[in-house]
Amino acid sequence: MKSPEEQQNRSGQPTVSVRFEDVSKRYADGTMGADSLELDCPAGKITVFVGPSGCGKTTSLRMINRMITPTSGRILIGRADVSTMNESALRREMGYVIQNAGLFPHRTILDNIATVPVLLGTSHREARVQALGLMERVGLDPAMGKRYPYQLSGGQQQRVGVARALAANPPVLLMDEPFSAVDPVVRGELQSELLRLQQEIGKTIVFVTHDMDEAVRLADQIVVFQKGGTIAQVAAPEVLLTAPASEFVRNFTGGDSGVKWLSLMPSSGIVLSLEAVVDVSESAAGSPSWRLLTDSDRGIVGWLRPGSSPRSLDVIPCRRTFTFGVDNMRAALDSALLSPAGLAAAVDASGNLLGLADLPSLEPAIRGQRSKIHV
Ligand SMILES: Nc1ncnc2c1ncn2[C@@H]1O[C@H](COP(=O)(O)OP(=O)(O)OP(=O)(O)O)[C@@H](O)[C@H]1O
Repeated sequence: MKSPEEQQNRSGQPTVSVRFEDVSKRYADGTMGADSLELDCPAGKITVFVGPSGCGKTTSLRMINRMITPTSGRILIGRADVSTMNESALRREMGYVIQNAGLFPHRTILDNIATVPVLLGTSHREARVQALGLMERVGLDPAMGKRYPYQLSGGQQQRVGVARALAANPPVLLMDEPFSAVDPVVRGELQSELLRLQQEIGKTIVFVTHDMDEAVRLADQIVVFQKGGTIAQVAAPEVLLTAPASEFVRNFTGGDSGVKWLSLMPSSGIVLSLEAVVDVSESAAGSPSWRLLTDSDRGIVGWLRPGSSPRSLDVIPCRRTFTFGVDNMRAALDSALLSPAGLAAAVDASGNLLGLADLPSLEPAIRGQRSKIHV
């Protein structure tokens, strides 16, 4: 039997926990970046660090991959003490994603993704083949592999950043505000994509953000930091919102905001309909209302304008979908509000359409969950 520090994810790969044992970091000027941290980031789960600026989130994250050396205490990856690992073991164990992706500007996308495997001894050819597969996995067209970073949008660059961090198939993924530099719509898409990907890869993810909504949406466990590099509370999102350990946590997490609760409600209770869906191969005439046009595999083409026939391909892009049962009610509501039809588009893990839901039909699903909140 495996110890709690070393488990297997759904793909049968080993996953490891990240443990802080009485870890402190005192900078040269005496500032405490982290103070006596005791923390367990469970294997195969997403742990999100939140807290006001300067409270030690980045310091704590960077001590995991030794970009910052603790003054005292130790950090364990599974059973291995990080301070004793050599360079290649660190690279193999941990992927790192940062804001603005931090890609090498003079390398193609494929070579950016292939960087770590090549450093670890994989041939260029083999690493590029793997990189193509990873591009697909993070939702990028492999044809972009020959481009350079400046030829990609901010959101696409972030996806490359994630692919690069996953390239050596590390059990641990460290993400420091990875989605902060993109607009809110793209940010929502990247969050959905990460949740979808995590269902497949089941990595141990440690994620830093300033955004409480992002934390609630992504986290299995949230760590709230406070001034001086100490931890105010560690809890699952719903516990944090229902039972904040202090006034500071209540104010910081916004547990008294009704809208936040939407992020805790699963989307699986929504009743879907295919009524306003039309296939490109249909020779139907125009309809007075918006419809969602799909290809024959239920891939989304876009919102078909009222009055246009399916074959005209007179569409505007479907800006936001939600992954049914994976994304929360807030993502479903976003999807409906951002659609010209006022309809939320539910997709499966492959991004194919499952069905649509209008705003009134979201309400019963929200009502059904409301009673669970008032514990
Ligand atoms: N090299 C350094 N020398 C001295 N103090 C530092 C150094 N790096 C960080 N600090 C201080 O340590 C504290 C924690 O910084 P850290 O960057 O970890 O906070 P953070 O929570 O990630 O902040 P933000 O949300 O603004 O990114 C801050 O007071 C910061 O000013």
